[in-house]
Amino acid sequence: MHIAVLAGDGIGQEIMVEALRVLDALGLPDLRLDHADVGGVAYKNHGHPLPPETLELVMAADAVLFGAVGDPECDDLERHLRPEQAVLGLRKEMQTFANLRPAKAFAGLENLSALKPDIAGAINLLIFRELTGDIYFGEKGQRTTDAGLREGYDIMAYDEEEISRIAHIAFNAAQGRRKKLCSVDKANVLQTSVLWRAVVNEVAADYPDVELSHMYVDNAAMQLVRNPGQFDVMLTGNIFGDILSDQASMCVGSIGLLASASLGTGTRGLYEPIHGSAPDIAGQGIANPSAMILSAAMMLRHSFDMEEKASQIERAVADVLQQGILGHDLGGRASTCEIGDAVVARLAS
Ligand SMILES: NC(=O)C1=CN([C@@H]2O[C@H](COP(=O)(O)OP(=O)(O)OC[C@H]3O[C@@H](n4cnc5c(N)ncnc54)[C@H](O)[C@@H]3O)[C@@H](O)[C@H]2O)C=CC1
Ligand SMILES: CC(C)CC(=O)C(=O)O
Ligand SMILES: [Mg+2]
Repeated sequence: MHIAVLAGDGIGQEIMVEALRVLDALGLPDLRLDHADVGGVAYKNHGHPLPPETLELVMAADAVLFGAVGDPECDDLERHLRPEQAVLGLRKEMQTFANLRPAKAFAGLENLSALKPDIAGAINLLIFRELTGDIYFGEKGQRTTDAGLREGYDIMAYDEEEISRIAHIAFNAAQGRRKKLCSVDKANVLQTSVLWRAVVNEVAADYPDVELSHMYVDNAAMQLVRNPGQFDVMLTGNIFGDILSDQASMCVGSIGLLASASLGTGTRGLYEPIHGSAPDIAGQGIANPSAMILSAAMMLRHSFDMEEKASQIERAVADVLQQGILGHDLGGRASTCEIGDAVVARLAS
């Protein structure tokens, strides 16, 4: 098991320590961890947010554990040198076009949600976010209009292959769940979405047992708060999935709880929490490491076929929450390290 460990910036460093302690506690055989710089720290040490040596390590590894990138000190750099370009570059280089972001209520902890407990308790959804296309990767820039005004532009585009390959993966997943798939778009306004909807309908023909619905993204944002229990699999593009998954995290309880797996065609994957580097709390030892720890669990499941070990970690995290060991994001006082300690202790018991 060769894992590239890219902790990155801000709380990425702090939460990665805890995820690695959890992996260590499992006593995995043949575990090889190789660390490398990424993001702002890589820019400062090597002059680039995704240095060639980091990329080389990633491409040689079986899986990548990724913390977060983003550093306010780098916000004014040219776009290609910004820390965020590292995670976009990694996703593109690894061709991890399918980003799985599960959001599930923790039993007995419905009161942690920003929603009313009975609404929050029904959450059990899986967002499939397309990850290597859309407006994040289209042509972009700034120019001057004929009227002499500064203008920024970002092209949103999807081709049919990009849509169908993630749709197949999402329909497949729906077959193993409650057999409901809601595709989220903005087909009342965007041509990209008109094609998205048409291709999803075509792919649906191969999965007659899955109930397909379509929803505009603005309605989906509202429905996630009104009645998140209606969703099983949500399939959407890069920018909509980015936004809706942050929202889903607060429906569960905190952005510090939601993990993700980014997959391509093989078993190699990129595993990261859905949140960023949280510069507002970095260095204070109060970040919730659960999302990072749960991302490591997703890595064991998807890249190494270790379902039992993955479930063990997930149960340990749920138990620790149920014990009332809560981080500051959930109104508690447990530090990053104390949460890691508790998960490790739970695994040992
Ligand atoms: N995949 C990545 O590496 C991502 C990077 N970013 C970058 O991260 C930086 C900060 O971005 P923001 O918009 O502030 O988003 P963010 O997700 O880093 O933080 C948003 C809010 O949630 C809190 N938060 C996030 N994770 C937490 C955790 N584990 N425990 C407790 N509280 C947590 C933060 O303290 C902050 O108040 C920016 O540079 C941004 O570009 C943002 C999202 C994803
Ligand atoms: C750099 C951003 C696109 C990362 C992000 O917000 C995400 O993947 O959730
Ligand atoms: Mg995001």
